[in-house]
Amino acid sequence: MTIATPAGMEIRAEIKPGYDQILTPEALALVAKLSREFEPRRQQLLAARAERAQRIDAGERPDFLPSTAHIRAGDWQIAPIPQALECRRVEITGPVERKMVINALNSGADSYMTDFEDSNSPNWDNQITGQINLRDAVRRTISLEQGGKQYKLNDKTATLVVRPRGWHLDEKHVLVDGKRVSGGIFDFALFMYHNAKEQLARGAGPYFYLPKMESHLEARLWNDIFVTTQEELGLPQGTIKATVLIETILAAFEMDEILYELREHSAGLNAGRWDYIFSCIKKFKLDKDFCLADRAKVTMTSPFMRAYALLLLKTCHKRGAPAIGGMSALIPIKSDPVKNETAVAGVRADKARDATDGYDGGWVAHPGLVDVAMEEFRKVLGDKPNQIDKQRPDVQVTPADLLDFRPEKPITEDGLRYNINVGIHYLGAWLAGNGCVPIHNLMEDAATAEISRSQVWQWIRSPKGVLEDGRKVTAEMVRAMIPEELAKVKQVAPDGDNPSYERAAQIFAQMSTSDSFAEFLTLPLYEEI
Ligand SMILES: CC(=O)SCCNC(=O)CCNC(=O)[C@H](O)C(C)(C)COP(=O)(O)OP(=O)(O)OC[C@H]1O[C@@H](n2cnc3c(N)ncnc32)[C@H](O)[C@@H]1OP(=O)(O)O
Ligand SMILES: O=CC(=O)O
Ligand SMILES: [Mg+2]
Repeated sequence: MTIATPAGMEIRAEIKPGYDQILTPEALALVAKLSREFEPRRQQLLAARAERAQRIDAGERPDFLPSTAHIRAGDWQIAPIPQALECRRVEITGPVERKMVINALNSGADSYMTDFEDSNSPNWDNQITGQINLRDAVRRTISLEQGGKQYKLNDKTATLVVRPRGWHLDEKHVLVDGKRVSGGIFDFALFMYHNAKEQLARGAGPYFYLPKMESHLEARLWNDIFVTTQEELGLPQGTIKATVLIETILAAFEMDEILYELREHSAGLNAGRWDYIFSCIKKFKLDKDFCLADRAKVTMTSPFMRAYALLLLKTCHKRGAPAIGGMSALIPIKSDPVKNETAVAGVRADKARDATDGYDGGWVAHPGLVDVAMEEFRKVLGDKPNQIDKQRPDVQVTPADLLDFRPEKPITEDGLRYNINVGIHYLGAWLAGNGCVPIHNLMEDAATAEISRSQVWQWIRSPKGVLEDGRKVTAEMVRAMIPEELAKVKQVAPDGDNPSYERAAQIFAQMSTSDSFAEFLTLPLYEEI
């Protein structure tokens, strides 16, 4: 099938039946307009990221910005939150797959973040069928028959929030004036064109989660895109609302500024813990003093994570903004009631800590965890939709607190093998089209897998990358473990005979042992799908 594209736009992918209803001339015209207007700024901001990374590699340490001290000191609040976003005690998340979209909307959660990012493998079909699924979900016509079950929406469903791809990702199948468009702009523009008015007519609105930003200037870019899109679609300014994930160490130093940039469009901040840990490893990978312990030992109560979580909460509530907690990677374990109880207790403790600290809600990975999380927030909030009125003047967080990277020990052979195993398993699933996978009874997505592969790279290079039995982690040690872990992965993965796992092992070996550090694992992987 062929479709008409705006002048200067080229689509290098198959247009399957139904795709033409998403890739309409008007929707593509919005993609082209936003690309032409904003792509140069995206490229400048990505270049600025690379320059900053070089300075950090050379020893510079982040601090609160002197140039924006007036914003931090100023007395301002974000615009009022729409009613549909007032109560977000439990937010379920998941990829834009049809069955999961229906299950998540029906899960009993207050809101549902549907994901083109960490939990999605961004192949062409996933991106476009995802848009089809969301169009049908917004209009409540979505249904499915699968495995002898009928899926359709309940009368009451969660509020829909969409996470487009981050600034680093392109949509390689769509070119404007010969250049790839931004994945984030592509996802955002198609969703807005097809759904914003319909959502408003149904009492909600176009709501987004914005991932992986590193500075308030990146938030300003999103804000300017919102303003232009609202003009183009004839929507009142301030209609779009966006929650920013604070999931990079550099953004943690600019939380006030990010809220300020988006103040007419803000729906608060979220503590995206997994990418945050990854970002810390990535930014300080060359620092001889930086070296985190086994992945399992780095938790929300680790000193640097605790400082970040409390600063986020305090900053949001001071500005009248919701503070939303992140996700425990624990998921229900159907095969083992005892282990299941431990996993559920872990989620319960995670939500209890967030609710008690003052968070207004938190994420869950699975419908089976909605009630548990809801109960913990209800215990603290009662019937209140949120606790934005809870101020935390007692919280004082310094740059040194945010950079207090402990624990450093233990680093174990089990922890090293775990990282290699998860890395290969996740990469293999991603190449095969699945961006979120249960591995060793935990939710694994692009953010958790980034921690695994970057720890291996860093342990090889850091003088502190020493196993507790005294052996230094080396490239040779990792290379020897890779085939052993690949064999284990192939045994347990449901599609273990898929050649994508062999390829994943090759990519993992290359990425973890090469001198250069890949900025995101999804960048080289994307060229393979
Ligand atoms: C770092 C971050 O960015 S966190 C945000 C990104 N991560 C996520 O969103 C996690 C999303 N979660 C998931 O993808 C899944 O829960 C997994 C992969 C972790 C586990 O999946 P599975 O092992 O297949 O779960 P399980 O078999 O228990 O599923 C049971 C049912 O729940 C459904 N389900 C599970 N998770 C979800 C979800 N997040 N949303 C909607 N439905 C879900 C399944 O589709 C299945 O439905 P069915 O009974 O109708 O067939
Ligand atoms: O996107 C969430 C995260 O933890 O990363
Ligand atoms: Mg993330």
